[in-house]
Amino acid sequence: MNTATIWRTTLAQLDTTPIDALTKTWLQEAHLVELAPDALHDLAPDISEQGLLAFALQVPNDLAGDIIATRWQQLLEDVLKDVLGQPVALVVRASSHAAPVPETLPPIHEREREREPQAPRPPHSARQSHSGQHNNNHSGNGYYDIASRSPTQSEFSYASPETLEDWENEQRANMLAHNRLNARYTFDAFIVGNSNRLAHAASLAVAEAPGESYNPLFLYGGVGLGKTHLLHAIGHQGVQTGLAVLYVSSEQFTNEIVNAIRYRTTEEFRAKYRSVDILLVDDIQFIAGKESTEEEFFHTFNSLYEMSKQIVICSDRPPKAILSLEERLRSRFEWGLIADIQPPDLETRMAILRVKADLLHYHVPDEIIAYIAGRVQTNIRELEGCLNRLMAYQQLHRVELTMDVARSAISSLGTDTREPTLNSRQIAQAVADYYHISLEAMCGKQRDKYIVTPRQIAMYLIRQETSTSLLEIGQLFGGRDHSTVLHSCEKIDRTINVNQTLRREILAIREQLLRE
Ligand SMILES: Nc1ncnc2c1ncn2[C@@H]1O[C@H](COP(=O)(O)OP(=O)(O)OP(=O)(O)O)[C@@H](O)[C@H]1O
Repeated sequence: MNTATIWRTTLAQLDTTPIDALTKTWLQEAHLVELAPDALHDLAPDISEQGLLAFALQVPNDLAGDIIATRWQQLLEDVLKDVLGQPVALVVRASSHAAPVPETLPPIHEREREREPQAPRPPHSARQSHSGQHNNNHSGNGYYDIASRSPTQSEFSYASPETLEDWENEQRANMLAHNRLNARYTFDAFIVGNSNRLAHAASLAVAEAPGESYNPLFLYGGVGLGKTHLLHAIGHQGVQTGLAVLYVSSEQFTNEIVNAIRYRTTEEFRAKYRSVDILLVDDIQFIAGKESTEEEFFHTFNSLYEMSKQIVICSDRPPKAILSLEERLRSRFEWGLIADIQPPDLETRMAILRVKADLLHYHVPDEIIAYIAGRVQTNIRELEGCLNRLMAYQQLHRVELTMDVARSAISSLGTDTREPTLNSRQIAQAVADYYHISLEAMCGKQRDKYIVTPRQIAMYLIRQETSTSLLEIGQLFGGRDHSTVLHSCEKIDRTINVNQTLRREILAIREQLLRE
């Protein structure tokens, strides 16, 4: 292995360790150079070189040198030791202090044989072509550059901070810049419907007053329903107001803590997570049962909470249903607000498709939008996928976008969407079953409240989930006229915004229908 490969492997290992972004940039720009044993002694007389492979790490500037040497040297030596399988001594040097270096030496394992009291000399021409003046590979400081030439200070293109304070400011700026937020997931691009109204309103409230309204905010819902989208939207708003925002999946959090424990960098890990203003954690259900991760998350949570920093958590299920989660975490997740996201109704699905098509500058007729929305009922990611496939199909076949084209595009591309299975009668039956009344009574003339409310709910759901006309719905329910049906639908629509029990009952019926 040559030093460039060693360093690349080391960087890959460091990928999930909690090193601040600026230091990572410095490390990416750094060059690893192998040292002759006597050179190590000259540079670091206090290091005993016996049995150690010695390296110098050339970093871009003095500040990088100071910070890497004081905070990360041990970690780098540990990782290098893992990579090479033997102990390593490392000297960190600013490249401005490093003498120019020769160009190639055989890889380490081959060189073990060759290593004589004097280090091997690179070809004369190579030495000259590099510096034009240094013709001795064993330069004053004893550096060998095995794989690549060393960059000069002027080749580092970014502006380096000059003081520790600058560095800290840059760290914060970098956290803002590297917070892993997807630019597309904003509040503006989020379509609100009954299924996600509460989650959206809570997210907006949190984004407007982080740490003040609901802390933590816990969002849960099925696959592809917009949890991550809302998390990022909160993050974007935080960034716009100059807050330090960090988005992390629980998998990344777990990897980071595992590495922090392994490389003894838990202090840095904690410092990173405890310096944010808004922490956004996706898919928290995956930390359940992972003891050290739960432990560390518990402490992170407590310290952010005590400092009134905002925590937003997403999961595919409510805290109570995350079975192996520690009780103390579960109870903390329940301190703030828990908001669910349900599968969107037909109207919301159509609105989402319309917005996505407009964003793509893709003109799709309403009937095709309705067709796709009728086929994909539970997952917005799939809904978007269908639109993309339709566009690709149409462009590939160079045909006009008609209903027939849409049908063949969606079926020929083998989507896992299903035929629209929900029909009015099925929905009416599901509502009657839920309220334990007979379908005949619900569709008849009876005016008792325990029949009237389910009847109105059934009308509302049929209107939401199918394209049945008001007239047809009226006929199904004992020949009522279209204004009665419209009035019933509007009444339910208004009530679910203020009556959580009714809202949950309707969501439960929808869920049941979509499962069938
Ligand atoms: N209400 C909405 N308006 C517009 N786009 C939406 C909405 N809900 C979801 N989406 C889009 O659907 C896709 C999937 O959403 P997202 O990744 O947020 O889902 P999720 O609930 O986090 O899913 P998972 O559980 O798989 O992580 C994204 O492209 C997102 O922009």
